[in-house]
This record gives sequence, structure tokens and C-alpha cells, in this order.
Amino acid sequence: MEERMVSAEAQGLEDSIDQSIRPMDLNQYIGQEKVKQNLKIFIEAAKMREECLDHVLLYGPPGLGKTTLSGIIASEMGVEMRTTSGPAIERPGDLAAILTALEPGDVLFIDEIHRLNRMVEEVLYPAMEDFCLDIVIGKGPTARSVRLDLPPFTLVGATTRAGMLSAPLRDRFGVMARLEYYTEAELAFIVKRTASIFETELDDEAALEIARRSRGTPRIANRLLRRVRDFAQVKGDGTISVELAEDALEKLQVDRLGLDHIDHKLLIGMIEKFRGGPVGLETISATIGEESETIEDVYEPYLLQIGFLQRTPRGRMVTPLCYQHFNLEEPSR
Ligand SMILES: Nc1ncnc2c1ncn2[C@@H]1O[C@H](COP(=O)(O)OP(=O)(O)OP(=O)(O)O)[C@@H](O)[C@H]1O
Ligand SMILES: [Mg+2]
Repeated sequence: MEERMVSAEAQGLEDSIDQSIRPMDLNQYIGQEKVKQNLKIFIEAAKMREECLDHVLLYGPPGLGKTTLSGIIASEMGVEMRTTSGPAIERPGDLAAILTALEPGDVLFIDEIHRLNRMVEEVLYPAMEDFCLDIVIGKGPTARSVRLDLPPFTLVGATTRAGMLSAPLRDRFGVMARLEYYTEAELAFIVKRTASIFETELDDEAALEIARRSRGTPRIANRLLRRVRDFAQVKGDGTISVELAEDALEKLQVDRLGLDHIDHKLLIGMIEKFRGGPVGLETISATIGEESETIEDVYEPYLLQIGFLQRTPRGRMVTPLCYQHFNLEEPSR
């Protein structure tokens, strides 16, 4: 699968670039107002009681700020964050090593928590519930179980797939926060903030133009900003005007709604070859030469979300909204 300008997943050096542009406290964290308001209360209450914050599950599509928010929770609580991920914890012993190394009150961030294996999960339950580890020492008839106390900690779990979490794990989180796609205004604010960190001048109109094409996702917005800034530096005087932004985004092949050449290939293919559908996933896959899983997991969600595609029992259909976007006449049905 090729890398796309509009992919919500981190690419290349983005994880390290993120270090410099990540908001550090709740006030710098833009949008997600409901989640933020609740977290503020829970954090304040925990601090008043001098306890650690209850375990938090953050879920939602990639690039919306789960890792960022976890870091903010730690800094607002005045503790350190230790970071790991579901697939990185292979054996119960790995988890035990991480847990016993925590300082009291620390945040343990487990990314992709839906990918923890069963055995590791079993160790996590008593750790989350009672801050203790049950370890088995020895083998066979002489084996005995020892209970080890852990420092109290806050587990922050992140997942793009909340539905794949086992029920017992899900039930052990006191706080569940679902991150939503961002509005255009919020994304414009985010790129303005990032531009000021880069010491790049970005016009308000240009910020909105980038925001509009970012698919509700800060990671995409920041990526588009970086690429547009390249154009401004080489082709202009470094300032990002709305004209420059529009021109650059066109060259980057990201259209007014954040659709790229792959989205176009998919939608136009359905329109030209199948009169807009309904057409089965496998047929689309064969026609445009992309795996059906990729279409379903990566390409379709945004198109469904903006109402350009519809799933029907007889297959996928292109909607009137999509015809309008491409200035095409709908076939009479
Ligand atoms: N609310 C926000 N305000 C400002 N910037 C944000 C916000 N949310 C995310 N960002 C920026 O977007 C980028 C991606 O955020 P982050 O890495 O936290 O996403 P994520 O949800 O953890 O993604 P993934 O699912 O891929 O792990 C970061 O560069 C971060 O600075
Ligand atoms: Mg993340």
C-alpha cells in the first residue's frame, strides 16, 4: 500500500516531529470539549484526594490525539508517563517488569491495548483493580502463588478498536473517553498553533483551507501544513497565503474535501464502470486493483463518514452528494 498525504497513520519521522508540536497541557489541547471538561474534574478531584487518577480508556480513529492526551493527563497530574504498547508486551513477565518499575502515581500508557494477549491481560486485571501482582513461583506440586504489592498507578489505554477489547478489561476502566473528529475551526486553530511553533506565518484563510482538507484529523492537518510550508519556502517568501496554500494543496493532489487520487480512483471507477452501484466490494477491488480489506479498513471509512458512499445489502453505492462534488450528472434509476 502506498503512503498517502491524507493517511491518518503516522508516517516517516512524524513520531519525532510530534514531540515538538504536541500540546503539553489541557488548555493547549484544542477541541474534544466534553472529554476535556470531564477529565479536568476527575484530575482535580484525584489531586484533592491525593490519589491517582482512575484508569482511563481513550478510543477513536487514528491521529485524533490519544497519545497526546495521555501525556497531558500525566503532566496535569504532575507524574511521569511510561509508554508501551499491546504488541510489545509479549509475556506476563514483561508486564510485571514494567509495573514493578513504576513510581507511585505514574501514568502507564498502553497503546493499541486491544492487542494484548490473554495471558498478559490476566496479569493486568489484579494490577488495575488492587495494585498487586499474583506471581507463581516454582512448578508442579510445589508451585505457589505469591502476591506482590505494586505502587498505585493510572493505566491509560488507547485503541482505535474499542469493540475488540475484552469485556473484563473494558470494565476495569473508570473513565472511557471517545475522541471525535475535529471541526474545521478547531483544525484551523491547531495548524495556527503549529505554524507559530515553526515560526511560519500562516494567514487565517490559509489555515482554514488546510483545515478543510484534513479529514477532521490533526495529524493530517499538521502534515499538510508541513508540506505547504515547503512550497512557501521554496516558491514563495516563506509566508503561507491562501493562494499559496491552494496552489500547493492542488499540487499535492488533495482536493477541497481532503480526497486524494485514490479516493478519486475508487469513486470515479464506481461511477464510470457501475453507474454508481450498487456494486460488491470484491468487484470494486478487482476493478481498481486494491485489496478488499484495504478498501474496507482504509479507504471507505472517510467516504462513508462524509456521506459519499453508502453500504446497502446489494453492495456499495455512490451518493448524490458525491456526484455533486465531481460535478457529474446522476444516472436516472
Ligand atoms: N487536540 C489537539 N490539539 C492540538 N494538536 C493535536 C491535538 N490532538 C492531536 N494533535 C496533534 O496531532 C498529532 C497526532 O496526535 P496523536 O499522536 O496524539 O494521535 P493518536 O490518536 O495517538 O494517533 P494514533 O492512533 O495513530 O496513535 C500530534 O502531532 C499532535 O500534536
Ligand atoms: Mg498514538
